[in-house]
Amino acid sequence: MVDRTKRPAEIPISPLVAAPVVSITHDNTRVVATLPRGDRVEILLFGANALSWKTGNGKEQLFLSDKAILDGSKPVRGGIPLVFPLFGPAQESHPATAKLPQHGFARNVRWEYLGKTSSESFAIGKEASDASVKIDFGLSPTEIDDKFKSAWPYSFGLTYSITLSPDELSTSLQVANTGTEAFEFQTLFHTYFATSDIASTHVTGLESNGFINKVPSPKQTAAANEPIKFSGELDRVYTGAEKDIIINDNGKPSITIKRNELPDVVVWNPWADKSKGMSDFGPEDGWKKMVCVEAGSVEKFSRLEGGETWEGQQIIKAHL
Ligand SMILES: O=P(O)(O)OC[C@H]1O[C@@H](O)[C@H](O)[C@@H](O)[C@@H]1O
Repeated sequence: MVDRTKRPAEIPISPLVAAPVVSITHDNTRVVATLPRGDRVEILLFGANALSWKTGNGKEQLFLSDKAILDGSKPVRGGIPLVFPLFGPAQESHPATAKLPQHGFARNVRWEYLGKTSSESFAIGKEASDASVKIDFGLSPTEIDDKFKSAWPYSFGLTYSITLSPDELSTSLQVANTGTEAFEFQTLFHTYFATSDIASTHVTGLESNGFINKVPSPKQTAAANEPIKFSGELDRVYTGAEKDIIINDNGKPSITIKRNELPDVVVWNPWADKSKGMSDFGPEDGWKKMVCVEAGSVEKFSRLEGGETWEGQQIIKAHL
């Protein structure tokens, strides 16, 4: 008799293992993407503000104030706020943006989640750990309040793409002038990086660049020819920066920032007194645990003719 309880030896039994996949969850307020190896990014629709980016080892790479307001009543203190179409306070010398709030309106409005446009690549021979995902958000005049519309009455379309890859996050903003009238804009990724101690943090890559030193009042300053170290409030706009920027934490590179079409870099730490004056900044000594290194195009206004598009991108690599 044939024993039907036994399988022929030549047919291997493969265990049923679910293939790891990229997971995307979203609700009315947030989108969360997770890679098979654990990298994770969480984005609030208000401001399309990334709140958290964890690398595969579980380490949080962004700083988010524990008093940040996340209900849409004010911009988020931390993560990656988006600055558009104005950097800093409005200036009478630039009438087209003179009625906008500090850093523009993009961080003050709810963006539309457009979905994931590319996903994990389980190509034959590729490990699941190579998977990456790109998620897109959109903003057009229909999404912004009347007060912003009348302050900046142009036809535009913004597409903000966040790509999460192993130990890497890319953010890219595409600005389209969908009308016929030209407009001018500034933009910046106002990234708050987590660092273990600001006193032993230094930033390299900007040594040979001149900068506008905003503290105590804006002053054009010559290149310092040395890495940036922190021993008090620091608020500088470096212009025409060509090299990659490296944040060093305790003497070791922790983050590298590469940029496309973003010639300026703002470096900011509010230190004790200024952060104490910010009602949404916490914990009280949180300024020791953060450094803002903000890739943007802010020294001048960029002009976009009707029908034209512009795109700027930063690629942030975490060193583990
Ligand atoms: O408090 P806000 O509007 O988010 O701005 C924070 C900081 O943003 C930085 O980019 C500016 O250089 C600083 O001057 C400013 O204080």
